[in-house]
Amino acid sequence: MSLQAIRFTRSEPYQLRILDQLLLPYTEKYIEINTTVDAYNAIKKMQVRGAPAIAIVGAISVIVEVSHYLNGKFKDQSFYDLINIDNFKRQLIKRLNFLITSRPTAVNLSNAINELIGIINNSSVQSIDELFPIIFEFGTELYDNDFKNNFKLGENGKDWILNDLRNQGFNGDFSVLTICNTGSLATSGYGTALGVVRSLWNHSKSLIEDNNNNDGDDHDENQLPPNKRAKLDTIKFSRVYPLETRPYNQGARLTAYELVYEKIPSTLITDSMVTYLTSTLKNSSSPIKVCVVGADRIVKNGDTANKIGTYQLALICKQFGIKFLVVAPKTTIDLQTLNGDGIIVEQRPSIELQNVSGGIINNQTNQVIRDEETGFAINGKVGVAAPGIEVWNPSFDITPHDLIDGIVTEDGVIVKDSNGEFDLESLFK
Ligand SMILES: CSC[C@H]1O[C@H](OP(=O)(O)O)[C@H](O)[C@@H]1O
Repeated sequence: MSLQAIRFTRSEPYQLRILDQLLLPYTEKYIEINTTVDAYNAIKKMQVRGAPAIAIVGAISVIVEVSHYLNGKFKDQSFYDLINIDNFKRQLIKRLNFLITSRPTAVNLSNAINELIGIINNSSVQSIDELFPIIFEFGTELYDNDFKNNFKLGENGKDWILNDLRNQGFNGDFSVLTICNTGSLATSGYGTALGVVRSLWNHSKSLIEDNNNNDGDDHDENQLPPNKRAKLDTIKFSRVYPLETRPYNQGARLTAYELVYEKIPSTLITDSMVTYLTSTLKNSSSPIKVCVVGADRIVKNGDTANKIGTYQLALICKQFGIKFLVVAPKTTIDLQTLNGDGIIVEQRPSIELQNVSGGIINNQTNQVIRDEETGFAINGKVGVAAPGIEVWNPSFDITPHDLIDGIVTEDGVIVKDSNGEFDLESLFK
């Protein structure tokens, strides 16, 4: 199993490969990205998806395209003028503006590519050879910063959740809800909201270890020094419930794949089970106490675009007094857009709701059927909607900021002020 959505060879000959997520969880197949048009197509089809991941693939596809071009790798070299640097910049920027249109809602891609366009426009280089290192540094820095920030996101979210539960006077095990895929398959690694789950699980494992080590002691917790008593903290994450996330099933296909890989206790549910599960677990030994979700665009007042189904998840959390956290790097924040009304929500093709894709199952064994030579799963599609029915298929919805308890970033967790407002500008001062 591989959890590396993006593989980039950083020395000549540069190679960008992405894990084709449309084939997961049954087949791990990497496909090469050699141009910005390859990147556009892979992002549009959602072979690679997840707001941070598509920005990284977009930025690195520019490195590979320009490098291949300089080395004469393309049969048709007509799309660039190798002689005149101004012409070259103009042609490159035209291709970058096309790349941005692949998925309009996730701001990470447009933030990254527009920043790169600004750098190209403002550079005073007089040759493509001088421009290439600038493009290379931008793409690799975006990739490396994302990974570094994701671990901070995970730890910041974990600490906030444990402190909040402690302040509520909660004790014991708790469970977590999450939607879509926000893990290693949506980023450079570790993840955003699923990164918080990873950090919570690592914390739980350390508690279990400590408690096992202490089990031999005959101790009265109150006799223990405070630092030792903290070790016996009884607030412990015990299970995550990922939603399958119709219609593209990023939860069932991708998040479940990551959770099984990392052996994190998890139970897959359908999107329609959230309310009944939450009420059923309310007085259980591990009630649901927090929901962590990713983001595709967080605008100035904190309204957040995320996978379709997030808004109703936030409403359910409000109803049950469950904390609702948006987890995202600062590259997902759009201060230019004032509120959710200004967000363009991507409409996906109807067939993505009318059909379900996956590995063909052998009815006798209930196992996926595999090609004997390649071992790859035989994939297929089944229709699940009545022919002729009209379809509405928005890829995202907008959760109003008043339903959001906190926005977890690499620089800390932002909560609302006494007026119920988020001050996201403070993150950039
Ligand atoms: C850290 S991924 C952020 C965000 O992107 C996903 O959308 P998609 O699978 O359509 O690319 C989902 O909304 C995640 O929460």
